[in-house]
Amino acid sequence: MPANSEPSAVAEFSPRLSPKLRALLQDRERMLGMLMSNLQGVVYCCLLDADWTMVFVSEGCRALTGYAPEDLLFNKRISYEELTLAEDRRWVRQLIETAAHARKKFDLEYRIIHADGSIRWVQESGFPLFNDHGELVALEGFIQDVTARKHSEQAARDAEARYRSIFENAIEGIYQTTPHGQYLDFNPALARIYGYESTQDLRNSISDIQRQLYVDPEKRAEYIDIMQAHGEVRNFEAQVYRKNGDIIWITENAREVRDRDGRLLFYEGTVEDISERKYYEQQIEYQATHDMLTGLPNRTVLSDRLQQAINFAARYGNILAVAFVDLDQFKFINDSMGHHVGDSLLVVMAERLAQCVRDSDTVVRLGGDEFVLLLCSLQKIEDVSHSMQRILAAVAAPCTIDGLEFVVSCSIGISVYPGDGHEAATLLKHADSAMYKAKQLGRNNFQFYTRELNQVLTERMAIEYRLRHAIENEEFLLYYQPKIELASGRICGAEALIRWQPPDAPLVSPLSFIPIAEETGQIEKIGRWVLYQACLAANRFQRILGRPLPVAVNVSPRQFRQRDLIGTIAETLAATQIAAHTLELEITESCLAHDTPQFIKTLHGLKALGLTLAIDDFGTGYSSMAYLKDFPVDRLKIDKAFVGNLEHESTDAAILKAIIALGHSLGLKVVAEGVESGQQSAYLLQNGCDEAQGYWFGQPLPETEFCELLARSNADDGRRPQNPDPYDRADPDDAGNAKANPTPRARPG
Ligand SMILES: Nc1nc2c(ncn2[C@@H]2O[C@H](COP(=O)(O)O[C@H]3[C@@H](O)[C@H](n4cnc5c(=O)[nH]c(N)nc54)O[C@@H]3COP(=O)(O)O)[C@@H](O)[C@H]2O)c(=O)[nH]1
Repeated sequence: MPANSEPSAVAEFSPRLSPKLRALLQDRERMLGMLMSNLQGVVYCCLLDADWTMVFVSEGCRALTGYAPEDLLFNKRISYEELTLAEDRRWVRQLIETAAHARKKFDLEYRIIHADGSIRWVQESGFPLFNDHGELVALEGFIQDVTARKHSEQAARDAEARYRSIFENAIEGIYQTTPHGQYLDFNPALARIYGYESTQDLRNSISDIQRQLYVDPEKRAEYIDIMQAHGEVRNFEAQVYRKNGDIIWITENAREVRDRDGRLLFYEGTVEDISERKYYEQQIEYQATHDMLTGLPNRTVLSDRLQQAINFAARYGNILAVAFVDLDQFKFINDSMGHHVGDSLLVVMAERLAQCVRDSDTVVRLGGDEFVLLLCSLQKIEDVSHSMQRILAAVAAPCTIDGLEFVVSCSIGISVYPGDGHEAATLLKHADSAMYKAKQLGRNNFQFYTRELNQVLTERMAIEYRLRHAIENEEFLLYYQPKIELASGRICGAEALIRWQPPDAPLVSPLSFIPIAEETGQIEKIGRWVLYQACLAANRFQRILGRPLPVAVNVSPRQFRQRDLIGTIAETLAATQIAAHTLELEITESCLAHDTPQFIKTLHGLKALGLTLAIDDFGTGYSSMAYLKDFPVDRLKIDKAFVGNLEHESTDAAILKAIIALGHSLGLKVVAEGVESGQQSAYLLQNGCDEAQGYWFGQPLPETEFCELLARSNADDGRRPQNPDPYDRADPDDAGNAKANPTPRARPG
């Protein structure tokens, strides 16, 4: 029963009621009282006065306010006005009174102060009560505690505010779209990423993401496919247009959002601008796949591109040409003019090569002065030749660097798919072989790969491999060929000539391995060995003859460029204890043509040591007369090509005469090489040639045999033993002269 229960109406009117009805009503009254006292809230009746004076309060008051119903009845302990939170009182009153006077129900939520001091949210619904005269007399209603609901609502609002703040202030773009590509919602960051002034600007501008946003509209279809398959997209990278038309890279992470029944509502996701990362990735990728100097694709991409080209040619039945291009004499320019000139030259050549081919072709810089061209979609082999002629001409056109004009040529080797191979590595190897042949054939030309060439190169590679251990295995020998003083017929020197005796194989001529040793750099080691052995031999020759016998050693161009050449020679002379003038160095004309400051310095350094310097093979090289004047050389060795044809070619005879005269006029001794007949010998003697060398006087011999020759000649007063003359014919240059005496008896030296 309510604590404020008054005498019940049933009791009041019971005398007038039948006992049955009275009992029924009393039962109802009891039930109502029990219901009210168990209600989660307060049923009340109050006056419309300043205190909201309660005239009836149900038992629920205790739980709601912490006060007993009788505490509130007639404001005995506290009024309801006082219970109401001060901040809410005014508007609560205003709202209730307005409703009451308007004879309307009211429904409102506000706060009260619980007896324990805590603030509780209540919800009150009520209506006004009027007397028989229609005068407003009281209010009746129900008040319940909604604090928990209010708190969860507040929590939800707080959470919403927090999420909204994150949404609004996120750096990443956040969006919701329909599956058909319309925006439902998005944050300011998204507008910012896409370059719009505001979210409204973006909303007004983009109505179809697929068409207006993605650079490649297929990307949206791809996005939808992934979404449909997995319910989400992860790290989806695409290029999109910004408002101003710029293209940026974005990455998206998104998912489907469905309702409880599984119906798709929208997609929601995030967008990040990854343009900067992409830029750096592209930079790294570019650097890994391109040559930084020329901007051409580099070796890393070659095999991929070549494989693609092979696949393409195979599918369409085309010809594919792989061209290996190597600039001629680049190293010389690079070394002599400096690397900046070399670099500029490479850039120019790279541009020229790229201009000579079609867009579908590829030009790769392998490194150094080597390039590879992949010429695709060719119909016939003549097309390759035409392209190569174009390239030769383009490369050979003069180019100006730092105000200096350079003309370089190139050597090109070509292999063709499918004839020369089906695999990338084979085609490259064969093109490289062909390029090597082009170099050997005098540069500035192109050569197609052939099977025979392959054979030659296989042998070359075998030599190269075996050469590496030839010194350690003591497989080299030195032969010595006598030099004769023509006037006296005496042996006046020897030329040391290397031979290679591999185990279980015939003797190998230096012509077969010296060029390889030169190219691979092994010549430096071999050259040191020759020098040392020749000096040791010179020592032995001196002991046999009782006087020094000059020994000539060939120095190849690469050896000559060795930085420590002078030091090596000085050490060798000291170690073998021979006088410097006993050693003669034979330098080829082509070597002299490299008249760099370093080269001239080396020549003077060698001369300062006291060595004799000879120009070998004179007449076959660049034949610049300038170096004869300026370089500190002592001898000219006329190439055997001029001597061998003496009897048949009157021009050769004339050239011989001229060279002898030229050498003498410059104060040089003149030596003729390759003298094979008495006639030649006689002609040379008649024309004042100082010395001669050749089979007529003696073949190159192993050291022991040469020592025997020396011993015999010593016994024979210094003259070499006589040879029969198999070519004893008239001098072609001087028909009036009878047979020349091939071996004039000379006085001992
Ligand atoms: N860098 C080095 N080069 C060397 C060395 N040893 C030799 N060589 C060079 O190899 C080339 C071939 O030499 P080789 O087969 O020894 O031929 C020499 C003579 O045998 C040959 N010769 C001598 N007389 C005659 C002759 O009457 N007729 C004829 N047809 N050939 C003859 O000439 C070669 C000597 O030439 P050159 O050196 O120009 O005087 C050759 O280029 C050698 O230089 C080495 O140790 N290092």
